[in-house]
This record gives sequence, structure tokens and C-alpha cells, in this order.
Amino acid sequence: MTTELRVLRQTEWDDWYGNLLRAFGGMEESAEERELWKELTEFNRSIGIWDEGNCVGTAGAFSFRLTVPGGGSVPAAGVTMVSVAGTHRRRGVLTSMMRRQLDDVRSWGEPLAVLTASEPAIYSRFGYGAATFQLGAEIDTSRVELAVPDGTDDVRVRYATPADVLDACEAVYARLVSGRPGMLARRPGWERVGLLDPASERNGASALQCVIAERDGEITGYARFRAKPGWGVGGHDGTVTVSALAALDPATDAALWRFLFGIDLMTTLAVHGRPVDEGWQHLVSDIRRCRPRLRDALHVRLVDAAAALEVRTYQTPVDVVFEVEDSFCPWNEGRWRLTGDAKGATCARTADAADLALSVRELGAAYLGGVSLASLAAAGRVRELRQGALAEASLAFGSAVAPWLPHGF
Ligand SMILES: CC(=O)SCCNC(=O)CCNC(=O)[C@H](O)C(C)(C)COP(=O)(O)OP(=O)(O)OC[C@H]1O[C@@H](n2cnc3c(N)ncnc32)[C@H](O)[C@@H]1OP(=O)(O)O
Repeated sequence: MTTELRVLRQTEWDDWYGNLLRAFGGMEESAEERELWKELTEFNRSIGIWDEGNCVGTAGAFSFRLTVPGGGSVPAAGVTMVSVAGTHRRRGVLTSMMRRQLDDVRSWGEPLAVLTASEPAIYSRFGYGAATFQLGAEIDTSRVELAVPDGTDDVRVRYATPADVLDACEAVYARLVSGRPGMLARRPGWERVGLLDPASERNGASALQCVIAERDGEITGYARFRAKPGWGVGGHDGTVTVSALAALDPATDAALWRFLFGIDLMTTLAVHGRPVDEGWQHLVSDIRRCRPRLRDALHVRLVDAAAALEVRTYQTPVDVVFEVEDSFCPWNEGRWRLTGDAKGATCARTADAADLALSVRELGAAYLGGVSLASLAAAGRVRELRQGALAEASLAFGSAVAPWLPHGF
């Protein structure tokens, strides 16, 4: 096979994107969705593999800024649109693209690469660790009650056309980004992804609906959802599925959840992709009947481990030497001393004895504070070489607010 691995050209997008769609089953997308993804494709950061002129591999990298513990943000390559043609699988095509891409990300000076995986088993071999998890639930709203906090009645919830209030919703989102590790600041255009509403994907549910929450004339939150009516032998059993919800304060949050719990003729409220520590779990009368479940979300790869460890802060003082294994990006290998606290951190090479031994995957998993080094050690994936170092580092890496990826990409 004569293959060529290189940057995507503007004229090649249809062929390139066609390879991606086919690798995901070959379903057609609406013209609106296709156009939006084309607009969001960053051509100079997208690569492909061509065999005799036909595209057989694709990989892109969005330009994001990722919120890290402490509230700062760091440039992160949002790895996306990865595919290999069925005719070319398991011959190292993905491996060659990951090699090129991580070298590129390093040359762009971005300390992190992040992704959501179609299958979690694919990316750990390239140094990615699952760093955020997301909460899903199917809430039996005919049985589960919600107790709302004081101030909820001061919030007014009203219907709006999703596109009409898009800017206001985006302004709410933007105010939330620095408050939670894992949230993404992204380029203009991304807000429209939340409005994509192809009829083919509604599965019998309504078009996207939207409510906004207001207090004293200020928009303080919003929710987008679809409703799917249902009628069983016992009467109505419709489902409301939430696709987005954002609130600037607890009363707004409760007002939006109360609205969603109370929609007439609906008995199930389905949510997915929510923060694992989201407040509604403490307002419900019966968490068991909410059927909560967890799933991996953002996988993090420290491309420049020292730079990445320096841009976040640490909730308690930490001074540890890591022995890092990273066969795919060997520039990260070796011993690094991390010294930091809630104000800042430094990370530099050292010849001192190591306190903790781990691979770059564990550093990626623990990076946003959602997976503890102690739990990784309990699984045998982090080794403590100096007594006390594990507890010190594990506590320091933690985050008061669980990291969360607000949307897929
Ligand atoms: C961020 C995103 O975009 S996620 C989307 C990923 N894309 C998809 O899921 C679309 C459908 N799948 C595909 O296109 C391909 O099967 C890919 C991209 C997952 C893999 O591409 P390939 O070129 O076959 O991978 P490659 O040959 O480089 O495999 C490298 C290693 O990963 C392993 N591997 C590849 N795919 C998988 C998988 N789905 N599950 C587990 N292991 C896998 C291979 O066995 C190989 O292991 P080895 O090094 O021990 O031999």
C-alpha cells in the first residue's frame, strides 16, 4: 500500500469526512449538521491518510481552552473525528496518526490533548487516561419528589425558541466555564452545536424545546430538552430527555429541575452527561428510583507533562518526585519534582529519589482532580516509594468541584 499521511486540504473535506461517517456506520447527516462540522473543522490541525488518493484515515484537533483545578485554563487539543477505513484496520494506521498528532500538539505548545473515546479501550496505549466521568439517570418522576431550596420561587421559568435565546444561553455558559475543571472555552460557532436538532435523531420525540430562567429580569439559566409522549395501559408514560442545563446559582438550578420534573403527562426524566456531583441528587426524595449510572467522559493526555502540571494549582501543599513512564512520548519520561499549593506550582527534572512511580496515563487520569491517585494506587497503577507521598499527592491533586466535560466533540 502506498500511503501518504499529511494535513487535510480544503478541497478534500468531503472525502475525509466521508471516511469518518462510514467508519461510524455510514449514516447520513443533515445538511445543517454537516455544514456546521465543516465550519468547525480546523484544517491546519486536521490530518488524514490517503492510499492511492483515497482517504483511509482521519484525525482532527479542535482548539480548546480547558479549565484546570484552581480556575485557570490551558490550551488543549480536542482530538476528534478519528477514523480508519474498514479496509485498512489493524495495520497501524491509527497509531501512525496518533504519533503525528501528538508530535504536532507538542510543536504547537499545547500541554494537553483531550478526547472522548468511541470505545474506552482504544486510547490508553497512546497515554490517555479517563479523567472525568459523567452522570446519567432515568428518574421516575411519578414517584420521586424534589425538595427545592429557599429562593426557588423567585426564579421565573419561561419557554423560549432555542435560537432566539442562544446568545443569552452562551453568556450563562461562559460564566460557568472557569468554575469547574474540565469545562471548555471554545471558538465562536460551537454554541450552535447545542441547537442541532435533526428530525432523524429525535426517535419519536419532539423538536428541541428550551426554557430560560430569569430573576429580576436577568437570565440566570436555561435548559434544553425533548419530550416524547407515551401511552401505556396505565395511562400516560412520556419521557423528557434533557440535552443541556446550566444555572448560575442553586435556586435557578432547582427551578429548572422542578420545571423538568413537573411537565404534565411525562413520567420519566432522562438525563445523561451531567456532572457527577450535580446538586439535584441531594434534592430528590428517592435517589434509587433515579437509577443513576456513571460513564467515562474526557480522556486526558499530558503532552508536555511538566508544563501541564505547572498550570494547575493544588488544593493542599505538595512536594513530590514522580518517576514517569511514557513510552509513546519519551520526552516526558524520567523523574520530575512537583512543588505546589493553591497559589501555583513548579515542575522540573530532578535526580532526587522518586516518591511515586506511575505512567503518564495515571497522571492524565488524576490531572483534573476527578480520579484520585490513591484509588489508582489501590489498583496497583501508582506505586508509593516514600511513605506518606501518596496521601500528600492524592489530597493535593483533588478538586472541591468534580471535573466535568460539558459536551461532546
Ligand atoms: C476521539 C475519537 O474520534 S474516538 C473515534 C474512534 N473511531 C472509531 O471508533 C471509528 C471506528 N473504528 C475505527 O475507525 C478504527 O477501528 C480505530 C480508529 C478505532 C482503530 O484504527 P486502526 O488503524 O485499526 O488501529 P491500529 O491498527 O493503529 O491499532 C493500534 C492498536 O490498538 C488496538 N485497537 C485498535 N482499535 C481498537 C479497539 N476498537 N478496541 C481495542 N483495541 C483497539 C489494536 O489492536 C492495536 O493493538 P496492538 O498495538 O496491541 O497491536
